[in-house]
Amino acid sequence: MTDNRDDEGPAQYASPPCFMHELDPAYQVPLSDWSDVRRWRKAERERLIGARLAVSADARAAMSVRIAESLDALIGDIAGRMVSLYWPFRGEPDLRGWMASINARGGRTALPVVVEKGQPLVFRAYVPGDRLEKGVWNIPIPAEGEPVLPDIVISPVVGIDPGNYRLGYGGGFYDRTLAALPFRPLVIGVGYELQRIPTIYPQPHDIPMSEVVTEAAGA
Ligand SMILES: Nc1nc2c(c(=O)[nH]1)N(C=O)[C@@H](CNc1ccc(C(=O)N[C@@H](CCC(=O)O)C(=O)O)cc1)CN2
Ligand SMILES: Nc1ncnc2c1ncn2[C@@H]1O[C@H](COP(=O)(O)OP(=O)(O)OP(=O)(O)O)[C@@H](O)[C@H]1O
Repeated sequence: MTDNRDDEGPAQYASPPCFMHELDPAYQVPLSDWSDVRRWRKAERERLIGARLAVSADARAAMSVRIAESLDALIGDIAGRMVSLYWPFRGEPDLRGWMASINARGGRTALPVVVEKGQPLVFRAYVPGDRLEKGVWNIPIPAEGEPVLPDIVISPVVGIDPGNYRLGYGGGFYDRTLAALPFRPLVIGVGYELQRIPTIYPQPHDIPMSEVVTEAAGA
């Protein structure tokens, strides 16, 4: 360009620099490219799983009890409901005691099974004490439970944002599963307050959860 006088006076930019982070420290530059988002999600997963595992097992157990109480307050009468839970790993809230109490109150429970990477999960009926076997990534799965469709899905989060968007382990399983179910169940994300983040940079495939429950009061 002929009128571009780089050698005269202060440089001119096409747009001013953004100082939003000085007004709001939580503000992050939007990531628009999926490969940037994927890289960011990978690093954020590692950070959040590390932060969760840094909390003592006793503190996590106490938070799990609070989460179970809030789930009961949110759901109400559980009799006749089919609830999918999960076998906890990497410091996820341990809701196995609550799973037993659902069955004691006339509800039914199931666990997710990875049939194949890149495919939706299936849910198999499971009652505490039923036989388990090792599934993909060595996650325990029911050895012989019948396939079921849950009307309540309890989904453990790695990260959670204010739009109820969930960051998981990166397999895309819950999003694929919810997209494939014949009806939309009540989806409740569970995690700890430390897993709240300003955004997960939601993408078209990300499906927000109906509710989020943590150890904080007032679910
Ligand atoms: N307790 C529990 N069980 C669950 C889930 C969960 O979030 N929690 N799932 C919820 O979906 C499914 C399993 N999802 C998983 C997805 C990825 C990895 C995993 O280890 N992935 C690799 C890298 C993945 C990739 O990028 O391809 C890794 O981290 O090394 C593990 C479990 C079903 N069972
Ligand atoms: N409904 C879908 N159909 C096809 N691909 C999908 C669908 N949902 C997610 N994916 C793909 O799955 C991959 C992982 O997605 P994402 O980063 O959202 O995983 P995640 O929610 O953290 O993992 P998970 O649910 O297993 O805990 C992405 O490549 C995404 O495109």
